[in-house]
Amino acid sequence: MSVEPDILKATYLPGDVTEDKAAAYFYGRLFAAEPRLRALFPPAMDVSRDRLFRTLTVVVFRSDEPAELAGLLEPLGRAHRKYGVLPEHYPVFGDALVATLRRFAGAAWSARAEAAWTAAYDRAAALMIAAAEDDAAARPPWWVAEVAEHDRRRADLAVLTLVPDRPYPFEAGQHATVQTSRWPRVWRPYSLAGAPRPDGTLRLHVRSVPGGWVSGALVRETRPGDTLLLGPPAGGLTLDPGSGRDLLLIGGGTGLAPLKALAERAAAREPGRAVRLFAGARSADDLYDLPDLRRLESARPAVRVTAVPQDEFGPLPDALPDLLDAVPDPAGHDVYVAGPPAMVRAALGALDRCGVPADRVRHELAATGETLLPGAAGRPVVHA
Ligand SMILES: NC(=O)C1=CN([C@@H]2O[C@H](COP(=O)(O)OP(=O)(O)OC[C@H]3O[C@@H](n4cnc5c(N)ncnc54)[C@H](O)[C@@H]3O)[C@@H](O)[C@H]2O)C=CC1
Repeated sequence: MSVEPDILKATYLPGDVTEDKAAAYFYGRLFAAEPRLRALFPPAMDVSRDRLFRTLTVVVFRSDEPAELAGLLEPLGRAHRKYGVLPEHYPVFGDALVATLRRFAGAAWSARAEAAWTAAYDRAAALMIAAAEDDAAARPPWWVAEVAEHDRRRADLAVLTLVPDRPYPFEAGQHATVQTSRWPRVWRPYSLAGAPRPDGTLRLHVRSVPGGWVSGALVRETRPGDTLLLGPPAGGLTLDPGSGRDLLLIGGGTGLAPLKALAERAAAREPGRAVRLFAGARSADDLYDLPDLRRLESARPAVRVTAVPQDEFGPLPDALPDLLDAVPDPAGHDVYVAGPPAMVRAALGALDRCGVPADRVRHELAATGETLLPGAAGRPVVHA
């Protein structure tokens, strides 16, 4: 049986069935069929439940675009390695998934629908398994990293310096998923703050968010000598290798982390490329990394940093039109935006109004390919 996109769409969850309801049924089936799979998931299932069917929706509605589907599922397969997911687990997931769809489709279900879903799932699983196997030949599922320094810069914010147990190759602008021993099997993505260093150390900027498990543990309960687990580097907030355009970097709060990496990388590798960094914060006192940014600025003449505290300039997106007035040809730059989702959305609107074409702007509002994973929170609901 081939994959039949129309049948998949027609028999996907009906409008009155929430993703959460379907997910609750799915996990009930899954753990009843194979109780040992529960050990792959974190103690609280909220995030996984929330994400599973949202990602599946994308898979269904992209089922007639194989290249796009592979682009989504291959990273997902690679990322599953750190959860301990093995090829033999896939059929059990598939059975529970098809049973869930059958349960909610009601009269719309048929033998043909069953066959179409089975074919679609098998194709997706094959892509994920093959990607995971290729990845296993190249790198470990996770790295162990020792906390060398824990710099509590504000009551709710720390900069951690990590020493991984083996080389951790990454590109400036990427992020790593992080697990602390305090919350087994809960992974959260954090940007690698700063370009790769010759000594191999890594830095994370972490703000503890209210009720955030991992961020709270990283800020308040982590000490030098502790170890963390790091998943492989991921994410595409990286420099475009073919572009020599100047850079405009717009960061709010700890969204500075990936932008600092890009600024350092461009300044070191392409000193002719001008870098303009706008660093937004709630207040002047909250500009937790300003001394370091000033050091970078004085060492690298192409880099200019503008601090944009909200108590002086208002919210960063509101200040952007005036800030851009002082930038020659903003539309001719490669633009990167990172920060709280509301800030990023508002900044994208402001950039558009200032005539910066959308295809010149990169940001990480779209979820990464991690959203099907047990315990993973896809961006932007991250760092919690
Ligand atoms: N820690 C990391 O490695 C990374 C974090 N992020 C994201 O960056 C965010 C940073 O959070 P915080 O440091 O707590 O930032 P924050 O709450 O301190 O906000 C900093 C800036 O965002 C602006 N802002 C805040 N809320 C806004 C709104 N509703 N509308 C318009 N502008 C707004 C402020 O004017 C300020 O300039 C988090 O959402 C995190 O997920 C993104 C990439 C990497």
